[in-house]
Amino acid sequence: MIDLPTLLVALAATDMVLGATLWIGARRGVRDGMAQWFGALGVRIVAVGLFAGGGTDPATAIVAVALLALSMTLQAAALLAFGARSLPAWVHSAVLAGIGVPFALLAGDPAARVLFSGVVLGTVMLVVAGITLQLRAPVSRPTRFLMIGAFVLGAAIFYLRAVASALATDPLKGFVDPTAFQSLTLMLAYVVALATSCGFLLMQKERADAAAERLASMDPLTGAYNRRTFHETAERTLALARRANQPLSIILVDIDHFKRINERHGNRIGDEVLRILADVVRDQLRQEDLLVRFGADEFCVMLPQVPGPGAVVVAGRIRKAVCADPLRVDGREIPVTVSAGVAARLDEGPESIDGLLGRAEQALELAKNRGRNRVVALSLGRSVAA
Ligand SMILES: Nc1nc2c(ncn2[C@@H]2O[C@H](COP(=O)(O)OP(=O)(O)OP(=O)(O)O)[C@@H](O)[C@H]2O)c(=O)[nH]1
Repeated sequence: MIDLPTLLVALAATDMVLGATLWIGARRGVRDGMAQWFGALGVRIVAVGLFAGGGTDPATAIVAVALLALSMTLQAAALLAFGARSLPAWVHSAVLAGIGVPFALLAGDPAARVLFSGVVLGTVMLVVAGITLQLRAPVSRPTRFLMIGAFVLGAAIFYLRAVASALATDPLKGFVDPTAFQSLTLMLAYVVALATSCGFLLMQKERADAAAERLASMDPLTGAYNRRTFHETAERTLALARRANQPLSIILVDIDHFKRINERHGNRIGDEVLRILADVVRDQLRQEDLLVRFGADEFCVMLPQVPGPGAVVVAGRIRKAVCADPLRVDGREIPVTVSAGVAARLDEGPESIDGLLGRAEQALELAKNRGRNRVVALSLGRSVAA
């Protein structure tokens, strides 16, 4: 049989390892609830140490149970912080007082004490499970289920142990001389502690992976997708359009005389012009359209299910939105115009994305040669909806 003190020591050691892992993993800064989870592990190590060292002494047990409750509210705060929300500080004090005071009043009645603390700690765990369920943050389903499952199991263990201890003739005997049931629930409690912390680490890893993926697929200056992402998705989108006999268009948008803007105002202002321009273009697009920074001052817009004439209308809207007012950067007014080249998928024969792009580039070149600040469309083909 595994006795409580042995398991508590193992739990404290595991929490220390998990805390160290979290600390090492947070090299780029303690954020997204890491500090609160770290605090929860620290508080639980103290609580567990008190339980293991203090045995069944009521005064030690009061402090240990209160700290255990605090570690759970800190876990709740960590999960909320991960979802960019916060737990009011008074909740920690309220839970501490709500468990500590009645527990002290029941000091002389071990059975009532064990029953009370088990029910309260189990309920706090259920609330933490509810918070995990409601978490408004991108967490994969397996990770979310791992966390919720672990918290619910933890709550069930507290309830079961509370009832079993209350029904036992000597509720504190299990501390040193556990039955098979008690050993099993203790082992499961250990698994719960491990699973919740591993789940939290997984949540952090998933968020870091998503950020890395975003960085690899986007242009950091404008937030538009980069060329790599375009090539990854464009062939697939074109193939889908071909198979479904759907239109697909491309617009290349290039700032006119951007070099002069850089020369006159400096590269920092030039960067800001690029950033604002990307926003102006984005405002003219639908959710399903893809905005890509193609080169220095060149953007590519891919419009699925939009025929050539529709793309010409969108390009015209972009051109007018850009030149409608000068861009305001650092108190300066910078007049900006763009030229655009439009090409649409041809209905007849297979065409690669490079072919489509080539025609958009020719159209853009024509727009530049004809005096800039204009839209040119080349061989829009027999578009389905045109
Ligand atoms: N500020 C800034 N400038 C950049 C960046 N990348 C490239 N450039 C500059 O952007 C300018 C692009 O100019 P060009 O492509 O030669 O053409 P243009 O001056 O816009 O002239 P037209 O396209 O013919 O109207 C070059 O001077 C590049 O050095 C960037 O990230 N930020």
